[in-house]
Amino acid sequence: MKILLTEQIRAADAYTIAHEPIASIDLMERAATACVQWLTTHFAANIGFQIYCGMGNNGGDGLAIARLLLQRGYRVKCHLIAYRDAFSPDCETNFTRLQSMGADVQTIREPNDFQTPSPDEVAIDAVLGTGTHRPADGLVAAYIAWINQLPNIRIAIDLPSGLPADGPAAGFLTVEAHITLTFENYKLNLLLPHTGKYAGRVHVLPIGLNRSFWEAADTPYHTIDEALIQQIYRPRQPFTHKGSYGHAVLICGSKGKMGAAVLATGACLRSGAGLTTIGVPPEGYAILQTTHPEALCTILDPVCHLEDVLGPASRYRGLGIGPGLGTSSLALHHLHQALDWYRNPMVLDADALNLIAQHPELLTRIPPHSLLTPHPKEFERLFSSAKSDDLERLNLLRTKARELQLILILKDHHTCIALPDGTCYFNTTGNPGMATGGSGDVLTGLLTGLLAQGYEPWQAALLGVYLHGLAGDLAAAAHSEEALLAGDIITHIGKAFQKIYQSLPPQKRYYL
Ligand SMILES: NC(=O)C1=CN([C@@H]2O[C@H](COP(=O)(O)OP(=O)(O)OC[C@H]3O[C@@H](n4cnc5c(N)ncnc54)[C@H](OP(=O)(O)O)[C@@H]3O)[C@@H](O)[C@H]2O)[C@H](O)CC1
Ligand SMILES: [K+]
Repeated sequence: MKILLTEQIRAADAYTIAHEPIASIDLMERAATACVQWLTTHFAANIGFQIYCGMGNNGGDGLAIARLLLQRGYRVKCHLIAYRDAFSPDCETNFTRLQSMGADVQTIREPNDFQTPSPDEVAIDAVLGTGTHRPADGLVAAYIAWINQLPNIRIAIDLPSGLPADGPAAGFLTVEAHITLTFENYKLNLLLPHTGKYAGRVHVLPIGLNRSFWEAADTPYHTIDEALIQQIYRPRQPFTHKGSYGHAVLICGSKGKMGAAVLATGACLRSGAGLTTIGVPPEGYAILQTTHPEALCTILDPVCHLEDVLGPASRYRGLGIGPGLGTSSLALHHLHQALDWYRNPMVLDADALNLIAQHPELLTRIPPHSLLTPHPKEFERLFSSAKSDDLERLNLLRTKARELQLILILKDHHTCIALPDGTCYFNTTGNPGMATGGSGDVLTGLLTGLLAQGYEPWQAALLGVYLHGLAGDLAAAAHSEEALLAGDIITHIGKAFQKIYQSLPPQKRYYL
């Protein structure tokens, strides 16, 4: 789904109001109803809410939420942060509606007016949303500093107040939310690490903005959602055999790092590849044969040529190189060989990327549309000009993907996939439990296995990253985020496939 930028969101809003048609106050009511639906599903009726509202439309949402919660019997106290004189029209309407119910709304005009709530109450932050375009100051800044030091759970409406939806945010004082309920789709700054961290766990609430406007909007940014995955994923067909699903080859592992090879192989096998061959150093042979009897195993010694030990490259439809490979001269030799021998899109990860960072001339030898999976540190090593500023890094990612005609997969909380055509896809599955050793090796195996099955490289990238996160989510549900191991992700790949399959429309569900 497209990620719209601030001006486009405003235009989508206006277009929906004009073409649905729906009055803007009713669109606000829809947004507030979606929030209240979520809140009442997650909080029992004995929970009290403290709702902090601004004077624009974000505040209007807050006032409408207060009214709807009161109607459902919740205890609600509403506060108006009077940071300016005038209400927006819809905010004013909701202010009047709330007052006409006899609700008590406290007007806060200065920092001394803040009243400390009981710690067990839920604080709702509806002061600023997508209208934010400058750093908070005065009363708004005082509110943000005050609410951030409360022990209460903080739930932001649309955006944590103070955070612009997109664009630079360095130095912007921002509410540190535990949960953000955002409308229609993620805003760009919710997906980037330095700004997204203020949002806590994000839940996207659809409010029915006009689809045709959304589809026509021009933006390079997208989220990977279920609908997109349903278009990419291909269920297996009858009368097929292992040859139909391709032969994957992995070049991974070194002494002391064979675990990475084991994990990549396990994920490749679970991806659905017809055959998986793993090339390992002599000391890894027994390990791989024991852990993965389903895989073929070949020893790569210092003098071997890949053509001699693995046969013609045309035998394989996907190659993955890097996990646990090390950065020795032997590893470099294997990387050189792989780049000479295999001329189709491949997956390069971990030590393969570190070797390329040390030998940048190799970058131009990577087959076009190959998948590179750096984490931020590896990305920085690869492109030394990489800055820690999120937007600069995102621009560099897109520029390099276009310039080198590669698929760059920047691994993070929301992994970002930059395609050679300049588009950019953020993943929405996955959880902090996956920030653990071996998780990246699993992704490499999955991506290689999907390439082997004939998915186009961009499809393998989107489906692989989404599946990886989904399997991680299922694993976290089974084991907790803390106890999640990379191996648990592999164990749950099957369930993740099933979940995608079950989400397909009935006419695409060929087997039961
Ligand atoms: N389509 C949707 O997604 C819908 C969104 N809704 C909600 O509406 C807000 C956006 O409302 P808007 O009125 O445009 O903006 P805000 O409420 O975020 O801000 C109001 C004004 O505050 C001023 N501003 C901006 N930055 C600051 C700041 N740092 N400190 C103080 N004040 C600030 C600015 O006014 P200026 O006069 O200064 O330009 C803002 O305009 C969206 O987030 C949703 O919550 C609707 O409910 C309908 C559907
Ligand atoms: K807010």
